[in-house]
Amino acid sequence: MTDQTSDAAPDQTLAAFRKSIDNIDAALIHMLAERFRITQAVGEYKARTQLPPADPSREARQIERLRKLAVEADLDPEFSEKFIRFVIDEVIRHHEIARRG
Ligand SMILES: C=C(O[C@@H]1C=C(C(=O)O)C=C[C@H]1O)C(=O)O
Repeated sequence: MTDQTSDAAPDQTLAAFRKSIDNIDAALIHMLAERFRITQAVGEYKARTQLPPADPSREARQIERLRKLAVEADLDPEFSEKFIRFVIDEVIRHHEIARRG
């Protein structure tokens, strides 16, 4: 059998890497929660003041800025753009719901 997950001795090196990955994943979740807390307030403000849910020019500036930061950080700028696009699209969906009341 080639099952390496059940009977094999615990791999301490892999476990240490994974502990760090788990900490990073937890930080990402906390940061995203904080971001969505703020964007919820933005959505309520926009609904109150009749501003549109999306602001494409702001989004374009954010994407450009994050692409540059990604290159500096050795992260794939395409990935960075896809990631922030995914997040922003979810925010806009929330803002549209807030507008409908
Ligand atoms: C949060 C805003 O609303 C939308 C969501 C954005 C975001 O998640 O960063 C950016 C622009 C808007 O399309 C905003 O206008 O600042």
